[in-house]
Amino acid sequence: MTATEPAAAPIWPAPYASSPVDATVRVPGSKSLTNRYLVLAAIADGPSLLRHPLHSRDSALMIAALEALGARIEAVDGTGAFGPDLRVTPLEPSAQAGPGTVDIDCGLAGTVMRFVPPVAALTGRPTRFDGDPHARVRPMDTVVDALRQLGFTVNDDGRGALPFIVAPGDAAAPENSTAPARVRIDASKSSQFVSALLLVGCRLPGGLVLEHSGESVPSLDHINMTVSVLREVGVQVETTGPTEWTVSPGPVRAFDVLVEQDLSNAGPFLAAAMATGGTVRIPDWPAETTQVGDLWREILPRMGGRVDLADGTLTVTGPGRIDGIDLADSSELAPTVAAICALAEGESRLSGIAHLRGHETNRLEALVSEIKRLGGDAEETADGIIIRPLPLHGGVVDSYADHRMATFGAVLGLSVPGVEVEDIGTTSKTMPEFPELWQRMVDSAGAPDGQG
Ligand SMILES: O=C(O)C1=C[C@@H](OP(=O)(O)O)[C@@H](O)[C@H](O)C1
Ligand SMILES: C=C(OP(=O)(O)O)C(=O)O
Repeated sequence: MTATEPAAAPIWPAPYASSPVDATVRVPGSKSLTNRYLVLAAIADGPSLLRHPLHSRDSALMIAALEALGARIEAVDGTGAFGPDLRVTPLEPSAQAGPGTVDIDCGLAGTVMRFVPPVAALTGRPTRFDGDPHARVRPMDTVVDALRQLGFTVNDDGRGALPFIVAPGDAAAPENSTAPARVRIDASKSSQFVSALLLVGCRLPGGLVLEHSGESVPSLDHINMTVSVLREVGVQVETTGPTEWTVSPGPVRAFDVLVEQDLSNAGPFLAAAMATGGTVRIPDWPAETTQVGDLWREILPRMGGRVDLADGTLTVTGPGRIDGIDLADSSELAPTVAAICALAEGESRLSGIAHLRGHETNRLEALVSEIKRLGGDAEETADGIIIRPLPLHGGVVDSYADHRMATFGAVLGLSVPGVEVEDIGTTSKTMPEFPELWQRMVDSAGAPDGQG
């Protein structure tokens, strides 16, 4: 399989909902779970199977990267609605790795650019990493620093950013060492720095003690997801301090797993219920999950929505009038929350998300600009944004190559006539089916069975 470039898309007229939406929507598999399972399968002790994985640009880039390092990943028939299952044969140990430098395209995928360099380091083959223009400005210095602390060589241009080459170093493989490697990092710009090292920790000869020092780590839910997934595949990992994790050396057990749907990507559809005063049902909502998107069940009632989880289906019904919210650390949900806030009748404050400046784009700046472009009132703060009520009008929302800015525009377009989105194709990063699913949801308003 090869990673695909996102298709250039013309300006997309966001569908306007002339009546409240009433739809049942299923969304594709979780990006965060799919790409963690792919990495772990690639370093496991035998072939693994991912059922209902995500098929999108980010997962295609992850597959291509792991294949370049020697894993074999095949599509096999499955029962998922969004593409085949994946069988992963792990990559070869370093002794059998081929010659030459491996080239890896990270696209704009944080999980690829942060999770794969430590895997490449383990293979012992020089590996060159690069990505999209927007990827070259995303924070990577902590990955570079950590690999150097582990004794690997990283050749970069001194900015601690893409592009760079990871290569074996003098002290890279103390084969007989039983002491854990100790690494101290500053993960205040992304939780992915922590996850990246925890994912490979058990394959280091003596395991790993990882300590974060610096301001608080963002997106803690994603670190908890990493810990939970590691335990699922037999890796012993403990939280040994407020910001310290210890991973014992040992194998990653080959596994067979059903990937949950992406609850963050369910967000724009739930937001559609809020924006139109309609109803959206998401079947197969997990009873227990480590996905941050489960927070929709807390966030939406605080904004006036009615949320009900019964028989595995999450149902959200929007209010006539949306309340503003004061919300700390909404992580990757923030752009969708911001869209709902821009339609609210009260002021909202989103805080604890300074690190969104290093996401696919500077999301704080982008959200403020795009809300203002549509006539709204928003202001950037040191660690978030304030959004004040003001009627919106139509206009072209810039997506900044950011899938969540594109879906932000789509949510506003449901209740604001004349909204268009530049490059809706950027949603292929995590949900290539977005435009089709969205149109179907809007068209199903008033349909007898509400099947979006
Ligand atoms: O590990 C992961 O799968 C992710 C971690 C988070 O990154 P940050 O900690 O950089 O926010 C999140 O925003 C991103 O979408 C996915
Ligand atoms: C921040 C995000 O992605 P990435 O995995 O590229 O960091 C996101 O999907 O909101």
